[in-house]
Amino acid sequence: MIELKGVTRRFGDVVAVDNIDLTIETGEVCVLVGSSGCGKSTTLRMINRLLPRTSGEILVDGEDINKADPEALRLNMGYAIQSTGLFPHWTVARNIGVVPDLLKWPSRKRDERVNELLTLLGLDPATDAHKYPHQLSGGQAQRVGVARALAGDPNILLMDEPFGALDAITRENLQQEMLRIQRQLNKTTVFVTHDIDEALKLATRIAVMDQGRIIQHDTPEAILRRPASAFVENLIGKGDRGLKLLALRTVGDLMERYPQPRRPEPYSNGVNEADSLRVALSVMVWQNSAELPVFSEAGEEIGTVKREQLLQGGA
Ligand SMILES: Nc1ncnc2c1ncn2[C@@H]1O[C@H](COP(=O)(O)OP(=O)(O)OP(=O)(O)O)[C@@H](O)[C@H]1O
Repeated sequence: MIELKGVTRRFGDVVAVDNIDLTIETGEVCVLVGSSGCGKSTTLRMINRLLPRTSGEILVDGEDINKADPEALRLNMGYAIQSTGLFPHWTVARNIGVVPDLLKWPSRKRDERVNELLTLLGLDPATDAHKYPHQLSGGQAQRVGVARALAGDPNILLMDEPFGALDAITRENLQQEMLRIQRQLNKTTVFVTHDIDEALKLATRIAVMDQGRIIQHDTPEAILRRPASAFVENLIGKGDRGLKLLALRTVGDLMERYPQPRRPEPYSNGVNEADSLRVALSVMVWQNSAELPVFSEAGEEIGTVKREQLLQGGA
């Protein structure tokens, strides 16, 4: 658990972070969101002591971080940033292995870990491990940055716009991977973004910041349903609030299931159980259909989802 109590950070006359209180429970993904300059990165960098706070308290599992050895503290906190910060003259494997090396893991354990992470992040241990950063695409470099943050198996992940510089499709893929990794590894994560859709997708709870303050800290659903101020309402975009709510739920939540799975008709177009209700609505509009077959991950037809249900109960 991470607790910030009355934390302030000033740079000269600028109050970058203004007396914030924030509790992030173990295993939670807390996303800090807000416009440029509102204090998100400063907040994150105070948690791993890259920046000292001006006043207040930051506790990790009840211990004040100022009492911990800063190196030991950072080894337990994976840190991924937008520019990746990879060492240009080191191979991908060596870049990922940097924290295991600092932790003095035996080389075999380190190498196994590097291979495991490359696979987890959709990279190929056989071909990618020996490349240098300049031989990677932007998306691959970001993946390596995330792999490096995970390498020492830290309890805490701090991620500062780690997908910021990517095209929409790569970004979407990495978000999906992040959700999958989070389900598998259950790290306590603080994630910074200025993209509200990314925040809604990844967060268990979102902290909306404005001018150094936290103006709302709540679940994605509560932020959409009950924005605390006009600022939050603007941030979420009032007009497509309904679609954003649909994006939070899956087809599996609303579908009608058959008693037995069926073999799908050839060429039948439907949605997957894990797709969002927003995707289902989009497919219905596109195909002008009132009902869609739903498929399991294994490709069996397991039920249907109806437009009427979606309009009445989806959001
Ligand atoms: N090293 C510094 N020296 C002086 N002012 C700083 C420094 N770092 C940040 N600031 C100021 O503190 C405020 C908060 O900056 P911060 O980087 O935390 O914002 P942010 O929300 O992460 O913004 P962005 O999304 O643009 O990265 C800004 O006004 C910024 O100019």
